[in-house]
Amino acid sequence: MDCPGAEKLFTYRLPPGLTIQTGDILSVPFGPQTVGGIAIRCFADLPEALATAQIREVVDLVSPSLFPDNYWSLLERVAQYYHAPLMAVIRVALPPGLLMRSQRRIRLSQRSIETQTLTPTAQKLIEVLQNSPNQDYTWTYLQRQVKGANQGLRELRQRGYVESYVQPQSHAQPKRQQVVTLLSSAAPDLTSRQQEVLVVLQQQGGEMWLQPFTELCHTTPKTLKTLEEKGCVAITLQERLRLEQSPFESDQAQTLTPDQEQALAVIQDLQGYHQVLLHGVTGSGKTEVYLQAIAPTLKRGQSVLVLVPEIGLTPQLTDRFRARFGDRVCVYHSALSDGERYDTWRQMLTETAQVVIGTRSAIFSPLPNLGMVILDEEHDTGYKQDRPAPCYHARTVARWRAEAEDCPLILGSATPSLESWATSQHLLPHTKSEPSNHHYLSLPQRVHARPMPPISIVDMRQELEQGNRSLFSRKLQAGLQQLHSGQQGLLFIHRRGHSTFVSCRSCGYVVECPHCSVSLTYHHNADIKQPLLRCHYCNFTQTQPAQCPDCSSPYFRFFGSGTQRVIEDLNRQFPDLRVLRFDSDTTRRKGAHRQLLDRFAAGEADLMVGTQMLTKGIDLPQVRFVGVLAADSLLNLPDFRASERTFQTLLQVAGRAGRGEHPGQVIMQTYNPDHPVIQAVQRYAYETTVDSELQQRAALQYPPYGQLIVLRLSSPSEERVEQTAQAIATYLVKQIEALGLEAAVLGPAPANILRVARRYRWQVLLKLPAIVDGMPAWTLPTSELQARCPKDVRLAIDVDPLTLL
Ligand SMILES: Nc1ncnc2c1ncn2[C@@H]1O[C@H](COP(=O)(O)OP(=O)(O)OP(=O)(O)O)[C@@H](O)[C@H]1O
Ligand SMILES: [Zn+2]
Ligand SMILES: [Zn+2]
Repeated sequence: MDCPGAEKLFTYRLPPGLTIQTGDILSVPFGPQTVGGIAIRCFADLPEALATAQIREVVDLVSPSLFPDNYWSLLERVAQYYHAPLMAVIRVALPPGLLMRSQRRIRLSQRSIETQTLTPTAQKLIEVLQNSPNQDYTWTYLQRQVKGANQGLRELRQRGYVESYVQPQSHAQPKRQQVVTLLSSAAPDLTSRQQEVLVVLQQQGGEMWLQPFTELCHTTPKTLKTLEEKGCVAITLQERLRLEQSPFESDQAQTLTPDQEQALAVIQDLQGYHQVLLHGVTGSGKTEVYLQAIAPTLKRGQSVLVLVPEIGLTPQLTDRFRARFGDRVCVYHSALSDGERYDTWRQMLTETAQVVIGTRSAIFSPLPNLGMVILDEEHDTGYKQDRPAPCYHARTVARWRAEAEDCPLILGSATPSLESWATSQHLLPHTKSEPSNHHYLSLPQRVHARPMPPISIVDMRQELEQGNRSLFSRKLQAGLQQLHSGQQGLLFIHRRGHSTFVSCRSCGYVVECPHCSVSLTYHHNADIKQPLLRCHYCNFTQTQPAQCPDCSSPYFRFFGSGTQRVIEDLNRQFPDLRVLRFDSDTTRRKGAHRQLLDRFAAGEADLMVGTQMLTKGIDLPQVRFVGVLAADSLLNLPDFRASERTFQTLLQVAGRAGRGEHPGQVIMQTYNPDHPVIQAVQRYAYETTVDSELQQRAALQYPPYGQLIVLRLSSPSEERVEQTAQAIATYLVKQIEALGLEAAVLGPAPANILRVARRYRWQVLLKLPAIVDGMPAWTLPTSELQARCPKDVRLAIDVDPLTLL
């Protein structure tokens, strides 16, 4: 239903003689209006809850489905698996206002028309259409010209004389924007600032949109005006398509390394659905493999979907695709304006073979002829939507989509998720049965056999013991002192989460839950005197010990130091170091990521300090140094995936160093130098780490050996949310017993952040046996669960949750 605010599905009756199919575009009555709608499901019998008298009739079929064949079953599958309303899935998949922005048009479909037998209205319609230059008019125009056009149209369509279709509205006013073009870089009496601006413009290929250009060189339109008066530049208006564009230089396929060559050969041999894990260390040239796998697919006339975790963080990647495939590349993500999303979406509906690069919701791109799906950095948690419903994982949906389209799915990563690793090694029940569909390809070396940067581990307990109270170890300080623009560095700080854990400053001991093997989180509020430590999986609680249970030291450290504080300390200790801050505070504006990365790439700073964002897609040869402030803050997240996460993040951030000709260096500070994960990172020991982690998962039936579902409850009433959580847990336990399922209910427990936006939050965790053949071991009785929630308690279901915070 193309009507703002319509949250549900509505049922309509078909008038006699009209047949439709799922996905068809209809016009239907809605309140006093007639609006556009999409046929979602067709029933032969009326659903029980509805009375015949209430049901209104479809006005007309506007156009046959715009969507690829399997499209609607994919959306239905997402809704079903993730226990989400279908309407919520549609909202994620389709751009807002899809139908409102389209125009219905009518055209003649036959030349020989016997007008004598037609009613006068129908005759009038034919006459108007015949007089139009293309025998084609908008429906709105026809309605204005002919009274009772509706009746006449129905008659003409039954005879097959006309057809109805939809077309995107041509934008009455195409978007025009100012462009700066370089005319001459020499003119008398230019200030050095003005000369600088001209040099930048030249570097950018001599032409740029005015607004990004002023941002890029920190200048004002006024300065450019002056330059125009001096005859150095011209400022003109040009039409700007609302497809996101950036200037690109073209490039050619590189000569592949033998490993790349081998991987590409396997991919190119695949026929139909296959899942491939492309495991290539950082800097091994995975992107080049994607590019060369895509080229022949496009040549065959098929489109390719490339998913990336966050588009803002990977402008370099998008540039490389554009450089190779030019304007056959579309970029689609939720940060586009509604207009841009709509334009891109319409572009994707066309039969042209194209490459769509997008974030997780782009998995729903309506490409009619899909030949390959690629997920870059497949381990990234950005692929999972936490809220609102549907809480889907793009990798899971990508698998369904590739299966339905019968095309290969390529998962690429330097640090594959346990799920993908186990699948590619045929370790899981559902992959044992069909090993030939799952492939493992490895790029174990960097291009040009460049070495992986050596990783040094610094024991921060010793630093303290030896009197260094600064955030930076002596080794890290020495590294920072060597930085300059030809040898830049990155300093990684874990994003300050809401959760804090407690660790002993003398021995590194961290308090864990005896039942769940996750660290306990620190809770302190004014009402309770003694701070509490709590497991937010199972609600085990204990008081904060006064002394370390391991070494009796009274010094504890509460983790979580933000970028701000680090930068202040850096400025104090290294006044000459030029520092850029790259975190969620400094990158909020659209395009800010690219701008900061461009400035860094141009050598405007020696060191870039940032959070998780630093781990992704930075491919700069002059970055030779990487520092990690506290490797532990990740390690002790209260989550059973903490080890996996830490391992992945640390290897990714380390992988930014030494990608050019000169070797790199990585320094990681920790209070747990002996922790197996830290040790494994230092040795780049992916396989052994993953194998031992998998053993632990198997023992506790955590994913990928079991399935988790978390039921999140929230309410303004603390009491009611707790009672409801309790009631739901009890109900689930009874059901599980009655059905004889091998499942477990954990909790209920309060969420780690108990109160958010005035709502108290509790959760119940459900542990089920692993998925077999794509089906969960148990389909949750959602309506029974909803029925147990009072009015002011909200229930959200998260299937395969990635965070349990
Ligand atoms: N065959 C090749 N010959 C020369 N250079 C190459 C080749 N393949 C890739 N490169 C270059 O090597 C660099 C690293 O490649 P790329 O960014 O694709 O690595 P990656 O595996 O995606 O790394 P990461 O996972 O760290 O992002 C790039 O600058 C790329 O242009
Ligand atoms: Zn201790
Ligand atoms: Zn616990």
